[in-house]
Amino acid sequence: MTPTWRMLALPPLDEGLVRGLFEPLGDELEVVFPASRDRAGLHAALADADLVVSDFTGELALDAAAVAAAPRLAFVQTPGVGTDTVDTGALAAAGVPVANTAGSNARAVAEWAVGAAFALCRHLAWSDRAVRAGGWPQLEILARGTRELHTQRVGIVGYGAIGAEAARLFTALGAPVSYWTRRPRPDAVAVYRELDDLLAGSDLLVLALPLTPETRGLIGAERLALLPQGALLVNVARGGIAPDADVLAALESGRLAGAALDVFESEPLEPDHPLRAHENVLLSPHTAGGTGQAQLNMVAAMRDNIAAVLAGKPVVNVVNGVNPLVERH
Ligand SMILES: NC(=O)C1=CN([C@@H]2O[C@H](COP(=O)(O)OP(=O)(O)OC[C@H]3O[C@@H](n4cnc5c(N)ncnc54)[C@H](OP(=O)(O)O)[C@@H]3O)[C@@H](O)[C@H]2O)C=CC1
Ligand SMILES: O=C(O)C(=O)CO
Repeated sequence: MTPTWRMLALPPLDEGLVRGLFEPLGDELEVVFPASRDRAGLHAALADADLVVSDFTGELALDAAAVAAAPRLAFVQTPGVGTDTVDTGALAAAGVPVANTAGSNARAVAEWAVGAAFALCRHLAWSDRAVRAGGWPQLEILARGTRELHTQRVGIVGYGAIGAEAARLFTALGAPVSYWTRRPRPDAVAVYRELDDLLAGSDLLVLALPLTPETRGLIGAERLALLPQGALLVNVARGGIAPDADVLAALESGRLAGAALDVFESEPLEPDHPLRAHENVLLSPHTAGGTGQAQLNMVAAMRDNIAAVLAGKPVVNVVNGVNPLVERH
């Protein structure tokens, strides 16, 4: 009899859709879902799961306790690039490879960053709100200071798939672009600078890093204070890298003239969160990577990896250093 791989799907998506994506991969794949979206439901579902597609929301995060509750777990596939809702270290210790969908949404996120930068330069979100409210603030917009994007010194923090794509787009628009990342790239289209130096010379700062213990709070109050007065911030990475309270304080002090935020320390953003009320902020609900094309790329990457498991072939894009040939536990 063909052995069955039980694949636990944790994203809060329509079950019919998820079955339709994965079940055609083979009769030996059984797609299952947690009975309830809480820790008890997660642990119960993990007891006999061989494969997991993790949750992008963090609601059913695979923390160390969840990993301990999963004795058969052999492979974790994330439905995106960030792996911050998965304890990759605990999974590595348990010999479980974790793969992401590297690069699947880089173009989508980079385009969002450029669009948000244009919007900040011209106060588009503020002006839309003002006109809808019955105003006609022609002169006020000019008084607030408008900018052409090519005049802005762009600094990109993190030069992976998103950072590199954003650098190419900003460069094509004529903006001078610099970047910082742990290992400078010989093929970069932008100029490498040390982090504090980059901040001091950036009119428009774009965050494109993963959230890890080292990057949590990396762009906090002290580093935001290095930016030129009236700088702009675009965060498409993760909220914890630039803590919400520090971003708010920098907006209040005028160090930041505006911020475009797709990600927050806690998601969904609380209904009464002060960021929602700040007039110089452009907000979106963690959808920078959410284009149809990016979703197609992501689904293809996930399906290819699950198909590889079924075929006894190595998976790709393993992020935690474990052997990519998935073995039954
Ligand atoms: N808002 C959204 O919808 C989306 C957000 N994201 C977020 O953006 C992040 C980046 O995505 P992507 O560019 O595709 O990822 P990549 O893995 O391609 O790039 C990550 C970059 O961050 C750098 N980096 C990694 N760890 C550290 C560290 N500890 N300190 C400094 N630099 C570090 C890497 O540099 P080096 O190689 O030098 O270490 C690399 O340049 C994701 O992890 C995710 O959190 C991603 C997709 C969609
Ligand atoms: O791919 C990611 O990490 C995302 O944040 C997309 O939701």
